[in-house]
Amino acid sequence: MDASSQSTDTTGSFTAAAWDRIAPIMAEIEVLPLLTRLSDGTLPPEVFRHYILQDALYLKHYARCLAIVAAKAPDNAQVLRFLGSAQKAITVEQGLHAGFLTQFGISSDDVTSAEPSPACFAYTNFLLATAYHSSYAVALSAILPCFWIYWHVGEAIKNRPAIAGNAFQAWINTYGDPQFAAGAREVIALTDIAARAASPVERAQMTDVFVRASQYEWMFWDSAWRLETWPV
Ligand SMILES: Cc1ncc(C[n+]2csc(CCO)c2C)c(N)n1
Repeated sequence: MDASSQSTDTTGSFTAAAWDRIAPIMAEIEVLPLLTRLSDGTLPPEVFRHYILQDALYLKHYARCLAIVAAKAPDNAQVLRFLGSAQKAITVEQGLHAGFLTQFGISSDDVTSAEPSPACFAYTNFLLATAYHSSYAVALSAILPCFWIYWHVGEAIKNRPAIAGNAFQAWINTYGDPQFAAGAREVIALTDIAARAASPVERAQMTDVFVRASQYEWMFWDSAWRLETWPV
């Protein structure tokens, strides 16, 4: 995808530099077989089943990260913004999941009893630890790739010709939705505001956690493609 479909108003900003830093990771994400096969509707159902089940676990923790970020926010508007996101992570995203869980024969007991994969476990624990132990700015930077990368991927897939009867169309519609893009843009803008107030040391930490979270986004899809379980 070309740069013009990303937020074009961030030139010279913290987030523009951070996005540049993850260019090699984004290049790898764009060729992930899970995403190309989801896009053309040929993804094996057992792979999507693994992904969506792990994602249900991810969302449970991610919503809590958003609530922690909300608690650390510097003003009421931002507290409300992230509490709203936490609520959406539970209602909207889980609504999407509920449809898929039924479609792919996964019961709520399956979700309750599921063990997180190594990638899911590592990513959610990294996010929770960062949200709890870091400043607002650093915590915000860690949760940003979740929004931004899904926006980017949703946009890229949406721009390919739609495949009739694609079983994964609801996923594509969710992340290709202009409202989702607007939400992601807002978090990007808030991260830039936080970065301007941050010290150089804190800004370096912001970059580190942004890159780490982006690596985990790649690992999350890759691990689902490999139907990853614990090796021992
Ligand atoms: C591994 C993984 N990373 C990102 C998302 C996308 N996502 C999950 S919650 C949320 C914010 C509120 O909707 C967003 C953008 C996902 N589903 N799974």
